[in-house]
Amino acid sequence: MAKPVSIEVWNPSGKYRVVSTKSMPGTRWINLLIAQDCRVEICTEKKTILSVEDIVALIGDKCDGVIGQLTEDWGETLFAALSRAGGKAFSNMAVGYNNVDVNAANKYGVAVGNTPGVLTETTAELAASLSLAAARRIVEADEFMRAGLYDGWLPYLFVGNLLKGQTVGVIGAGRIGSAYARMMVEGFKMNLIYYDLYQATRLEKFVTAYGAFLQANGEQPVTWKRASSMDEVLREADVISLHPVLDKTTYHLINKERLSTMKKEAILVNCSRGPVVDEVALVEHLKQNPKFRVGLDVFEDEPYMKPGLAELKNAIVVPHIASASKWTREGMATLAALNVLGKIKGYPIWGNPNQVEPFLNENASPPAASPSIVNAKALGLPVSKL
Ligand SMILES: NC(=O)C1=CN([C@@H]2O[C@H](COP(=O)(O)OP(=O)(O)OC[C@H]3O[C@@H](n4cnc5c(N)ncnc54)[C@H](O)[C@@H]3O)[C@@H](O)[C@H]2O)C=CC1
Ligand SMILES: O=C(O)C(=O)CO
Repeated sequence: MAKPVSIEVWNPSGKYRVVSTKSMPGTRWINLLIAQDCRVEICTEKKTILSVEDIVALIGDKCDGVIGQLTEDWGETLFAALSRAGGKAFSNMAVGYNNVDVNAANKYGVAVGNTPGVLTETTAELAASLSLAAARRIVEADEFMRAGLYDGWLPYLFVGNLLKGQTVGVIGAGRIGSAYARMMVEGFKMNLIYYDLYQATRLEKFVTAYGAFLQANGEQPVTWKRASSMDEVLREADVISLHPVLDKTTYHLINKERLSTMKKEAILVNCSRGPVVDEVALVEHLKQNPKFRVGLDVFEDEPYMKPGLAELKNAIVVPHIASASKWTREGMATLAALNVLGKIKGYPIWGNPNQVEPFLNENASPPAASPSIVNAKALGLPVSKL
């Protein structure tokens, strides 16, 4: 028998029981659920990552839907427990759902939601911040200053890389990868090389138009290239940012061999998922190549770092905060709640998960739809015509 898990309850008399495994930013998501007759139970346990047993206890005997987190292991055990409790809806409060076994959800007929779009620019901004911080050695310089080591301007003090005119490489030019590419091209006049399974047509058009604008103003135009292999990006780019989904095709995409093909002074940024990079190989590469720099938001064994990484001056490490802006986190909570609510109410699925703005407008009721259900097709769920 699992020990009881502490909870906070909103609208105790609500007809539908919706559980959130964590407290989430904002109150709109709670109000939207209450307005549709939900009893909302929020787990208030102090520990950061809930175990499968904790979540089974939270689900209990009757549960209509759960909002969960990317740190949780949503597999056979949890979907079976949710199904036994009468639940048909789960949403990650995240766009990435590599922590969810979608086949297991399909087996139990549970809809799986995610939260695309609302974190695109926020995550791209953090990737751009890490790129700049690495290029200009901002963290090292900050530590130097605080240690009282600064005794006057010097020609060689913290010399880094100028981004203008260099090449930015993007691996995975989806929503976030494309937004990051635009920031680096437009903001710093970098040339673009990208690799994705699909052509990023809008991104290509943007860089072409911006290049023409620069040329018309007497400046060096920026250029773009769609690489035919990932290795081409690794060989040619000066700054490389990783933005693919994590699946078996992207696990350890960056390994010892590929690191060795990159420029000795390249910058590698990872705001996707930790296991996209072989972190042990990366630590070794950073040790051997002190001018190679990385900016990491995600780690292979979160919350841990591989031995040696924390001691390296050529690594900037932050704790998975790429989506951490207030607007984004409140939006993620809203989308996750509406995914669950939509399934409970029998609403159709929103037609375009890349355009979720109507769900985020605080001054209007959200559309009667689930914003993004990743297994809608597998479950044969109807799509909204709105
Ligand atoms: N660090 C953080 O806080 C955050 C991390 N993420 C991660 O970023 C990922 C991407 O998010 P979005 O851009 O919204 O998703 P998206 O689905 O729009 O983009 C992913 C892109 O990766 C490409 N891709 C898939 N397999 C590939 C492969 N083998 N090689 C090259 N490209 C491949 C896809 O074609 C797609 O264009 C999420 O799945 C999540 O894991 C997302 C938000 C915040
Ligand atoms: O949405 C995601 O995938 C995240 O990593 C949240 O930061």
